[in-house]
Amino acid sequence: MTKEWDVVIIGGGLSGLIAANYLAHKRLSVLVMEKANQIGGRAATKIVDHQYFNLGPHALYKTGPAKGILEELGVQLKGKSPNLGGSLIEDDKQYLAPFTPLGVLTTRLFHWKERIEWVGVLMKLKRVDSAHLHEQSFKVWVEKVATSKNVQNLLFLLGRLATYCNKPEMTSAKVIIGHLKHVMRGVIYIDGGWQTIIDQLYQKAVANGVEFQTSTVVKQIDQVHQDKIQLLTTNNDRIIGKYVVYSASPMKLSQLVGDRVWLPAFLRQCEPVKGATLDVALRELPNPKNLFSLGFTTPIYYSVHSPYAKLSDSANSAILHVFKYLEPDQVVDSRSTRVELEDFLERVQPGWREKVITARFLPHIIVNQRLPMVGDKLSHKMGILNLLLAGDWADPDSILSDGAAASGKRVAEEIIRMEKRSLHGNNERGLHAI
Ligand SMILES: Cc1cc2nc3c(=O)[nH]c(=O)nc-3n(C[C@H](O)[C@H](O)[C@H](O)COP(=O)(O)OP(=O)(O)OC[C@H]3O[C@@H](n4cnc5c(N)ncnc54)[C@H](O)[C@@H]3O)c2cc1C
Repeated sequence: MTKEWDVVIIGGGLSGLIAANYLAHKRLSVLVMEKANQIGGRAATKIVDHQYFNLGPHALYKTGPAKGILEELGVQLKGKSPNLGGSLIEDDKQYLAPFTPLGVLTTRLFHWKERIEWVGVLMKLKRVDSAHLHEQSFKVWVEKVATSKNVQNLLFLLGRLATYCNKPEMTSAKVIIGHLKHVMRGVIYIDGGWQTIIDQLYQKAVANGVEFQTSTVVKQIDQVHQDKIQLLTTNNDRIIGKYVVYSASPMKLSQLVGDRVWLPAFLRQCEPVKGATLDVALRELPNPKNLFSLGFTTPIYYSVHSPYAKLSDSANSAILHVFKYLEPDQVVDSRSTRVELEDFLERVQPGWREKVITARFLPHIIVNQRLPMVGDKLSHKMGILNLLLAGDWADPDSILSDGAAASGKRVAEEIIRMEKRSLHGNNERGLHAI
C-alpha cells in the first residue's frame, strides 16, 4: 500500500531539516527522504583519524538569517569568531591585510591616497542599502565606489570571501553586498563541525515525530490529484504527500517532474557556485602565527579553523582549509589545482607535509546551487500544485546557509498557512501554535 504523508521533504540537508523542524511543531505527518546514507548534505562533517572535516571551510554568519533561525529552533551554536587580520599574497609578496585599524594604517599594499579611499569605501559598505542594487552587478558597484585598482581588487576579494562567488560582472550587487555586510559583522566557526547543527536538528525533528528515510533517491514527481503528489523512488516505492518540499538540486528538478510540467525559467538557468578544497589536519602548525591568508588577485583562501573551534580529539592538531574559488564553467584540472593549493599552503606553512595527520582534496564541489545573477527573478509558481522549493538557491536575497535556512523556514510557514486555510473549510483538526 502507498503510504500517505501531509508533507514529504526531498533532501535531508540544512534547508530540509529546518523545514521539517518548523513543520514538526504542528500536527502534520512529515517524512524526510535523503539520497545519501546519512543526513546533512553539504553541512555534514566527516571524522577522519579523530579530525573533524567540514566540507571545506564553513563559517556561520553572526547576523545572518541562519543563526537566528537555528537559535529559534533551540540549536546550540558553540564556537568562536576568528580574529580579523591575516595577510594578502600577490606574486612573491605578502602584505598585512587592511581589515583592522592597524592593517589599514600600516599595510604596504596601499599608498596613502588608497588608504583614505579604502576607509571611505568601508563606510559606504556599512551604510549602503543593498536592497536597491538588484539591477546592478557587483563589478559595476565596485567600479562606482572605488577608483584605485588596488581598492577595487580588495573589494572583489571581499566579495569572494563572503559569498564564494567568483564572477563579479555577472553576480548581483544586492546579494553580494547584502551578504558581505553580514560577514563584516563577524562569523563563528562551530565546535565539532557543522554536523553538530545537523545532529541537533535531526534529534529535535525525530523527537517531534518526523520520520527519516536515508539511502532513498526520489526519481519522479507526479501530481496525481489536486492535493496529492506522488513520489517514485529508485527502488520503485511510491509515496504520497499532500505537500512536497524539494530541497535538492534545482538543475535536476526538470528531470524529476518531466518535460510537460511547467517550471519557472530560473530553475533551468541556475548556474552553481563551485570550488576546490584541500582540507588538512596537521599534528602542529609549522608557523603558528600565520592563521589566515588570501590570494590578493589569485582566488585562493587559506584559514586555520581549529584555534577557534574544537575540530579534533587531540588538543594540538590544527585543522585548516585551502580553497580555490572557481568561475562558473571553469574547467578544472584536478592535479594542477591540487598542486596550486599545496604550493599556497607551503608558502604560508612551510614544511607542512612533514606534519600531516590526514588530508582530503575535493577538486570540484558545489558550494551554492545558484550563482546569484543580476536581475534574477525567483518565482515559486509551478506546474505542480503544493510543490514548494527550499535550498541555498531558493531564496531571492540570501545564499549559502542563510539562503538554505531562510527558504526552509519560508516553505514551512507557507505550508502551515495553506493547511490552516484548508482546515478552515472542513475544520476537522486543529493546528498547534509553535
Ligand atoms: C566548500 C564549501 C564551503 C561552504 N562554506 C560555507 C560557509 O562558510 N558558510 C555558509 O553559510 N555556507 C557554506 N557552504 C554552503 C552550505 O554548506 C550550504 O549552503 C548548505 O549546507 C546547503 O543546504 P541545502 O539543504 O540547501 O542543500 P544540501 O545540503 O545540498 O541538501 C540537499 C540534500 O538533498 C539530497 N538529495 C539530492 N537529490 C536527491 C533525491 N533525488 N532524492 C533524495 N534526496 C536527494 C542530497 O543528498 C542532500 O543531502 C559551503 C559549502 C561548501 C561545499
